[in-house]
Amino acid sequence: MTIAYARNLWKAYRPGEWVLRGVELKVEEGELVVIVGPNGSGKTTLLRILAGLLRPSRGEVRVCGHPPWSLEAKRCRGVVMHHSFLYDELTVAENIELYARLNNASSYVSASDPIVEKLGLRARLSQLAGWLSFGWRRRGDIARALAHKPRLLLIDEPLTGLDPDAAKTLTVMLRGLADSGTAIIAATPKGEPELLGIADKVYEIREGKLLEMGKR
Ligand SMILES: Nc1ncnc2c1ncn2[C@@H]1O[C@H](COP(=O)(O)OP(=O)(O)OP(=O)(O)O)[C@@H](O)[C@H]1O
Repeated sequence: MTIAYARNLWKAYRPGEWVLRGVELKVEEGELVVIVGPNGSGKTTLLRILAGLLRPSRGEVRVCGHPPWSLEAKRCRGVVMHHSFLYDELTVAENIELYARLNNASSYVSASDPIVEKLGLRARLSQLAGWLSFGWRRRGDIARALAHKPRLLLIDEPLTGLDPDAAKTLTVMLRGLADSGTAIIAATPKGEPELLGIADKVYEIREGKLLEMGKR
């Protein structure tokens, strides 16, 4: 089943200055897609459109069959961007629960959930988010994005700021999530081999278009 698609998607922030020029993308359930491109190539712009944070200039885009800015799409997707969405004054566990409730999830990621275990977060659940180091905050953000068990995870630069062990743990976890049915779109400027190694499909973003580089 198709979880996310974009058809002939165009985006300019200023008239005539096109960042995306006819992007075509289709992501199926359980598919892990990595988008590689240099700084400023439009990766975050594309993720922000799929995340419902930005409207496209032209073209068609759907998340779980709905426009990305709709409530249905919001509940269907988890988002991890450059900046953290955690509330500093809440603990990691409270942040997770809050986001799950905001998304009206009937069940959410609890302390005993394998996701918490896999992210190594169990010992940090009662810590205030504002006290976390960058790498731990990043893991907290990932747990928060997965709190309502979304069908689509959008993640910008997943490995940035993580130490090698945490990067390895995260790639294994992302592959496991995809294998259990979650569609994942990850963007990276670096094309880290460990991330490319777990991808079902790799795209390069070049001159505002997605070019398929390889399939598993
Ligand atoms: N809010 C904005 N207003 C105007 N221009 C913007 C805005 N956001 C991004 N841009 C421009 O759009 C282009 C693509 O930016 P984007 O952040 O999508 O690239 P990126 O591939 O994610 O880069 P990075 O790897 O540095 O995060 C850049 O030229 C950038 O300057």
